[in-house]
Amino acid sequence: MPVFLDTSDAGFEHGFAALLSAKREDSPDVDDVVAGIIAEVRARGDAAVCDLTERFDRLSLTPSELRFSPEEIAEQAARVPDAERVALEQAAQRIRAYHVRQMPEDAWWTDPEGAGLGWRWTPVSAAGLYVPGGLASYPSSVLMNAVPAKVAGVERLAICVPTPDGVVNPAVMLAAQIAGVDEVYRVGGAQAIAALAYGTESIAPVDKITGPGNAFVAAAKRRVFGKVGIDMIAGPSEILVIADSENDPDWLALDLLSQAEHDESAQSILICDDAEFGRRVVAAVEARLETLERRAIAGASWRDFGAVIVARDLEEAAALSNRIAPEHLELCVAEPDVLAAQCVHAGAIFLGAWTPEAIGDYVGGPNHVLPTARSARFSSGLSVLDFLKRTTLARMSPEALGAIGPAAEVLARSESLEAHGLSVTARLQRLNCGPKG
Ligand SMILES: NC(=O)c1ccc[n+]([C@@H]2O[C@H](COP(=O)([O-])OP(=O)(O)OC[C@H]3O[C@@H](n4cnc5c(N)ncnc54)[C@H](O)[C@@H]3O)[C@@H](O)[C@H]2O)c1
Ligand SMILES: N[C@H](CO)Cc1c[nH]c[nH+]1
Ligand SMILES: [Zn+2]
Repeated sequence: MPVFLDTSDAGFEHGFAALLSAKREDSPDVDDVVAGIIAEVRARGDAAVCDLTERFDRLSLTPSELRFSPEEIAEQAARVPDAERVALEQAAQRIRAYHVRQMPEDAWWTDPEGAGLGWRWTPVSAAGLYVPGGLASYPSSVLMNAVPAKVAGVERLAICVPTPDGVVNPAVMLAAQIAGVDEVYRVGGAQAIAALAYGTESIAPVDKITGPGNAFVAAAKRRVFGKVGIDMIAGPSEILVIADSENDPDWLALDLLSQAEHDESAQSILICDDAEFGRRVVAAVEARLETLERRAIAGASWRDFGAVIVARDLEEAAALSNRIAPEHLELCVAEPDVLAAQCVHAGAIFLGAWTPEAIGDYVGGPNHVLPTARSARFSSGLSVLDFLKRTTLARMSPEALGAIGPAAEVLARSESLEAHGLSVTARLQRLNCGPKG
């Protein structure tokens, strides 16, 4: 049974604090294992990647087999049934149309002192895109990673995707083809992240690693940050549904289970304003769990991390949601826009009972790679910006240097950085002595 909390109970704060601090990932055990894996890959390159793939994915490979050949990709992609191909193309088109709008503008202006100032956006040269493949397979995550990278103009896109027991999902290959990915490696987990960050004999290093994954992938991304850029921590999935009692409990049960079925470490929470309605949703979840194909995973997630919270009203529900900072927030209420304005810490918001979160996972347009484990307090879902860097630009005319240089000289002196000041002084002296250089 999930925890059932009521904000009017005396022990509520205690129970809510326990819910917020429940350890779903990031355990010292996982981090120790990941540190060892990264060290092995750094020391032994391809040989370590092959050994680890055999150990964790039960797949024996030689270094030359790590990368899918173009022929294998084409052969796999050709197996995808038409309906799936059409759906993937529609998804890609909608994701592209959404992300094109995120492309930021360069800027350039001349200020009153005559200084030319601005900035320019340029893409990273190579991106490593992690596509999970342990408990489920994610063609949709290929599109969510690769389409924004392409829109940003990244030159080289390399995917790492585990293929446990050597089983390949043809739709993953088709999605890679549709998105224009350059390289696909059958490597997963922390070893994939280490290979992308540090490089091996067969996997060239990248500049930025993006994409979701389980606790091992998330821990590895944390550890390689600095050597490469990362997007965020996108770990086990989460959903928070705020619902009034006008909803169909079965719809909400399915929405909660849609994220619980990703992983035993996933988390699904309902906040409602009526205890009796909350109990009806719990009953609906139990009924659906009996027939769901992935009931073992979804049931464990619901039992260990699921929660129902009864709030006094929707305003209180929004305040609790802000403290949770969920990856996905569904607002199944009469006026979702009004409530959304109060919900300021969430990766993605789904407005109204007709917007199941699953639409966002596949075809809505916004990205489904989103911050988890309360990191929506300070980070955002994957976007075109994750694949871009901003370089600032400045150009002084002699007049502009004359106007602002003296202040730089003063500040350099106050920091005792003599050469800094002299680099300005030398130019100002030339300026004061006649012909400009
Ligand atoms: N937040 C998001 O945006 C988002 C999007 C999609 C999926 N997800 C989440 O991504 C996760 C995908 O997880 P998954 O397991 O299906 O695939 P995965 O590819 O992330 O993990 C599989 C890999 O984990 C490694 N691994 C497994 N057990 C290990 C162990 N004991 N020691 C060392 N390494 C081990 C293996 O190398 C394996 O290849 C789920 O939690 C899902 O909820 C999140
Ligand atoms: N809900 C996941 C993000 O947490 C994304 C996904 C892909 N496929 C299905 N769901
Ligand atoms: Zn999902």
